[in-house]
Amino acid sequence: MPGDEVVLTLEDVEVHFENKSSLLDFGGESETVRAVDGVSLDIYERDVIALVGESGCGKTTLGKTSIGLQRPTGGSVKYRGEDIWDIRDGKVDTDTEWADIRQSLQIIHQDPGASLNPNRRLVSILSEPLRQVNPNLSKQEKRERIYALLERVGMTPAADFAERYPHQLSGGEQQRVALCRALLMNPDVILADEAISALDVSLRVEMMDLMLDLQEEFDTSYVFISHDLSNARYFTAHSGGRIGVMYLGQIAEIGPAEAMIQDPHHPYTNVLRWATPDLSLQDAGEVPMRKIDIPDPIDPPKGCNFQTRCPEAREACRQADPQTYHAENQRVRCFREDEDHEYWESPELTD
Ligand SMILES: Nc1ncnc2c1ncn2[C@@H]1O[C@H](COP(=O)(O)OP(=O)(O)OP(=O)(O)O)[C@@H](O)[C@H]1O
Repeated sequence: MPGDEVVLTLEDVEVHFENKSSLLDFGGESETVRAVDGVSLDIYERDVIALVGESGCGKTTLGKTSIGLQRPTGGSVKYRGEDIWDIRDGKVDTDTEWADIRQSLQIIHQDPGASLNPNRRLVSILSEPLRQVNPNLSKQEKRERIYALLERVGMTPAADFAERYPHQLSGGEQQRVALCRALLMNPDVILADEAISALDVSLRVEMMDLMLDLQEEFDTSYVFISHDLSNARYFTAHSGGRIGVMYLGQIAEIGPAEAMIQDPHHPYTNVLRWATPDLSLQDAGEVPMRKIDIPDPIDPPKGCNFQTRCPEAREACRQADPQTYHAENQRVRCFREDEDHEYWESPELTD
């Protein structure tokens, strides 16, 4: 269960990428990709946030921005109340060092093979974080801790695994090593970016269970990125976490797993639910959207960014961007949460 202390505070975060147009474009104008577009979010100690949404909706960019790997072009990201980028840029007088924040905010990727040094044995790969966090540990103490952790994640006999190179491991074992390496940093938050997507389906639940078991021992939070709502549901339901549904750079709806699955408020959450057969929830029928094509993040729709596809859209949705409303369990970016809104009097969009 999440604690009371907020570790990361995102306030109205924007990440807009300027892409230079091609050389053939003599105007030389640049295009702005609105990868993240006004996200506010608190991440608590021992929290779990699963970010879900279609490819390109901004999950990875938001995740990386949360842990200080991507500079926001607007808004702020704070670590325990202090602006990460002010500290990185040396703009503030504080005892908090960027190196310490960096250590507290870790990442594991979809492809652990690519992030583990192929020329080093596991004992050497895992000694590195220990050396950084506890420089006074003897070689023997480091080895003992590494063996204990390898055993803890089911890689036994640990003494044997410790001497292997990454290519001598299966994908699941590599991902467990990547998790161990992140945990040995004693992180406050681990960004797991599609960290289970490349594993066999049969190993995904095992890996999620392991991550959650170790969460308690290591007192860490997870930002878990997945394109699969049923994995996001499993991971958050077992940890008291929240699912955040992203659409074109914004969080359309966020809330506890079961509320999001059983009682989605945002029409786009309903679309994701419909598109996830594993939930065994969808009524047979048409996709609950007016159009299938995703708008271009270079030129997102005016007003609510989902209005071009939303089955509930009305004229009012073209006129203004909805604020985030507090529903009973969720936070929802949709006018339909406000029973007095002019939305209810405005004509339906049918095109
Ligand atoms: N460095 C970059 N420069 C320019 N555009 C970028 C950059 N990184 C991401 N984008 C664009 O920003 C948008 C969001 O990308 P992002 O990778 O965050 O989405 P995602 O939801 O994680 O997608 P996927 O599930 O495919 O990984 C996309 O349109 C992407 O093309």
